[in-house]
Amino acid sequence: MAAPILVVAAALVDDLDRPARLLAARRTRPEALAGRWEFPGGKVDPGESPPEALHRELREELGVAVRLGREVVGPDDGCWPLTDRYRMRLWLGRITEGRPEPLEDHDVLRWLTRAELGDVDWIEGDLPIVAALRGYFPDSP
Ligand SMILES: Nc1nc2c([nH]c(=O)n2[C@H]2C[C@H](O)[C@@H](COP(=O)(O)OP(=O)(O)OP(=O)(O)O)O2)c(=O)[nH]1
Repeated sequence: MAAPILVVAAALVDDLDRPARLLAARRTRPEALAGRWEFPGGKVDPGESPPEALHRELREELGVAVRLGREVVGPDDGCWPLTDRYRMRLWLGRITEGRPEPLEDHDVLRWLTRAELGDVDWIEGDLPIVAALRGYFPDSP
């Protein structure tokens, strides 16, 4: 089987140390994923480092510049398995320039509190990541 393709994404939060809100984005394509929610990001292009790819994707998709924080390390060599084809690395991030807009690939963005994390229909593979991120929100049940 071919090696899985690396996707990079950001858990954009309002505060890297004490997050109260996380940005979720609703996909418009492909049809199988349209309407499902995800972390903004995308595939790493040849010659790009994962953080370079992530900065590019966030600029293209949301029109923002970000400061990346710590990596949310997954169970599979640091990656989060998504499907047979894709695995993902994910970093916390805080917007430093711009106001996020659904410029491409998404039609709605939502800032979710910890209590609201389960209110959107996340892509299946993202559910373990969402569960892990709950632990990053301080002082909440
Ligand atoms: N960006 C992102 N992709 C995810 C997440 N969860 C998940 O299963 N995926 C899947 C959906 C896609 O099949 C794949 C990433 O592809 P993508 O469509 O975001 O990548 P891209 O922007 O480079 O796409 P393209 O230009 O090549 O069409 O990973 C997630 O949280 N964020």
